[in-house]
Amino acid sequence: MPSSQTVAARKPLSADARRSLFADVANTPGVAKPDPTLVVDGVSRTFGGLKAVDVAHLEIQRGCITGLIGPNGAGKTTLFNLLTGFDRPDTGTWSMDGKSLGRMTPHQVARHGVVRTFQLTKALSKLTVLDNVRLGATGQKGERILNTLMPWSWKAQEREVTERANDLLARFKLDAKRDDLAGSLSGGQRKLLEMARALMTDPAVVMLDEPMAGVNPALTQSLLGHIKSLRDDGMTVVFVEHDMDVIRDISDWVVVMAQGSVIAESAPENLADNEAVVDAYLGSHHDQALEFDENGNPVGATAELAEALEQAEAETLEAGGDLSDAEPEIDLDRKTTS
Ligand SMILES: Nc1ncnc2c1ncn2[C@@H]1O[C@H](COP(=O)(O)OP(=O)(O)OP(=O)(O)O)[C@@H](O)[C@H]1O
Repeated sequence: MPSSQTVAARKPLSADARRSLFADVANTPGVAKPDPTLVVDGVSRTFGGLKAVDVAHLEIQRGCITGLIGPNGAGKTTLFNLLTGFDRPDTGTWSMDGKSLGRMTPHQVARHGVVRTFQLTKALSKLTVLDNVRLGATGQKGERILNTLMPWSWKAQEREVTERANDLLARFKLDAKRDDLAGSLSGGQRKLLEMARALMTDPAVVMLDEPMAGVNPALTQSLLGHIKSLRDDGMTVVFVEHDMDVIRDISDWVVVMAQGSVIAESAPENLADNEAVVDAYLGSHHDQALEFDENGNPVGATAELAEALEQAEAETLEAGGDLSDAEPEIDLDRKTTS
């Protein structure tokens, strides 16, 4: 069940310790970290003619929250799929604490301590909430033929799995719903359910793909608290998120992807100063200096540009278009597509 990395073996880092870890890390794509747990080298994945992922080198710092951002189609989900065994790369290697994870199934990757959640939650709606969480346990003895000959061992394992699932449901405040069908949960509760299921293997690294998407604002703060609590337990968290306020609130370090590659890395408070990041988000639609306030939010003409881009993208999507095709045409005066 639990991976080889147990909770006891993990050492939570204080906010000061995390800050000082990154104090001397340069804002360079692929930069080395003081104590990396995941290390990615030369990982690429092509769909047809499109290079969805092309990551030369990436290190993820242990015990910290790394935010992974980038425009739609940047390759974030594909990278998650590759690193967790849900997809196979064309090239590349990656490892956790020196142990190669390439060519492993998702189940094997989870046993080595790396789990992920999905952008669209994968709850099985016709199973109870408790059973959905129980399904997160890997390598149950009951799965093995030999153990059908030793039902006592299997039953003890069953009890252990149920106990852990109940503990996790309590942690995520879903215990009152344990016997309800997962299909009856709200979007936000399903996200919590997925996190609970992912934690069944007691992972060292948790990769969350847009954990806030589709979550109502009332649950957002509690979800953020839960993600921070993973770090407080000494886990390493990598999460994809589009909301910059969320990124700034909880990330210790931010990795920016565009067109499959890592184009920038930085502490969250320095993101707005990074030209590569601004370019990736606003494309070539700026012929004036971009302006941001002290919190990194766009102001004045820059805010209008960002709003116009968002609107143009929404219209492209509404019309059935693909945002990876081309940059939308923006008429800044009308703030709409032309
Ligand atoms: N199975 C697939 N077949 C073909 N193309 C794919 C497939 N999966 C992803 N792609 C393409 O690869 C590129 C990267 O997609 P990916 O979903 O990884 O981006 P993303 O950064 O996660 O985007 P988003 O923020 O919109 O979720 C996109 O152009 C996408 O259309």
